[in-house]
Amino acid sequence: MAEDQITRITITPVAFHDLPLLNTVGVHEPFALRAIVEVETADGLLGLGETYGDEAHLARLHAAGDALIGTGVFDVNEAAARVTRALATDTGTGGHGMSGMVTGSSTADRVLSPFEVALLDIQGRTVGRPVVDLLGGAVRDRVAYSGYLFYKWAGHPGQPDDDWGAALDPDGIVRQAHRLIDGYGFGALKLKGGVFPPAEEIAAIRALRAEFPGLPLRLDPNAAWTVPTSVMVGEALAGVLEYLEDPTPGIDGMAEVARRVPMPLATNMCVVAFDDVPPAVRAGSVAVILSDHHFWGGLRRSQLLGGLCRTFGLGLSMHSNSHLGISLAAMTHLAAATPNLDYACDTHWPWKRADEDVIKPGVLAFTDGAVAVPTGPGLGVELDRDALGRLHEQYLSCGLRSRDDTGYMRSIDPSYTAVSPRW
Ligand SMILES: O=C([O-])[C@@H](O)[C@@H](O)[C@H](O)[C@@H](O)C(=O)[O-]
Ligand SMILES: [Mg+2]
Repeated sequence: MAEDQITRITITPVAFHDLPLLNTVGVHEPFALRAIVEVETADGLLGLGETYGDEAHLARLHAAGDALIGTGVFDVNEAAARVTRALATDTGTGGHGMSGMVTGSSTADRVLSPFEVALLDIQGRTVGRPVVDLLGGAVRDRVAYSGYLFYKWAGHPGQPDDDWGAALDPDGIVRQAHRLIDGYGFGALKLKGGVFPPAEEIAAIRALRAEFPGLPLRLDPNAAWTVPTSVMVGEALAGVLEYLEDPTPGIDGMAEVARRVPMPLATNMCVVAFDDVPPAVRAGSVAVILSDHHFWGGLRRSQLLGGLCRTFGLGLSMHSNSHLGISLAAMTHLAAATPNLDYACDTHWPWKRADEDVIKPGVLAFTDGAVAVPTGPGLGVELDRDALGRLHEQYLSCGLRSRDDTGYMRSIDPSYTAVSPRW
């Protein structure tokens, strides 16, 4: 067996504490799930990847992982072909890990992603260069992230309040923004909307504008509004938002809103796979696509998306879900190597506990809202095996096996229904 062939793949589901963050399909459960992928080679190198931890996704990761044994770590095309073959009879339903938000993404790309990241990690370790160099080199040495604001309850029902407290009105959101900016130095803010009637969310954005003049602001209701409601909100926030993200469902609905509101529309919902790009471009649905290497097939395929955005004159931003440090490292390398990344990237990072991660501390840190690109070989982060073990034990004991924001909300309010559009 050649030295750079894959000899072993280990997939470890983990759970880390999450807060009761509200969105249009419900509320985050007490734990977020992730899967940590370790790829080992014949010559003893180890590469890391991180992805969703839902049960159906885990089963697909195992099927793909079995098929990847024997692949050379520089042969990502072969790895992609094997993953596609391993999933050929998969119906693709369930297990996307985003709780009803992103359903049309490619199953093969979602499954390939953590393996591709792990292969790039090993490639970098082999040649002694950071992943950003394999992606074409750094066009920036620090990657700016935005402060991701969420309406939230004071604590999970039946548990003591958390130290963030409630954020259920404009004052609460402004308080939360201060804490995020004081702690991380973020220079842009995004509010997760679709939780309260639009007038309340307009008021929250206006309160943020009054408190932080000049700071770029975004609002993302995850397609909670009809076309007329989206147009009303767009007009009300003219000159206030940097972009409005996924106000309404679908390529056609977004196109209609885009024609009638003054600000750019962005999406991580109606363009989530390469097949979505041509119809969205033809319809003029969006001005900005939020890439996400977790469902676009890894770092190189995300760069391909960046190229398409440049070709079609679209802006490029970056989407996130609840994640740990391997993902943050991968996002940072990708963003650093993407010249036309026009906006601060999303991250859920502040919402996890500082002491819960699977990587050794010290490499990833926020200064002035940005993360310095790791300079060590590969992703530049090291697995903390004890921490991985602890978060795996937590996965085993927490009882959650799939993300279900709606189910959790219903367990608290049985009358709750997730409908899109809601207003
Ligand atoms: O974490 C959340 O509740 C978000 O709503 C997430 O699930 C979305 O995928 C995401 O952040 C978005 O921008 O749509
Ligand atoms: Mg979004």
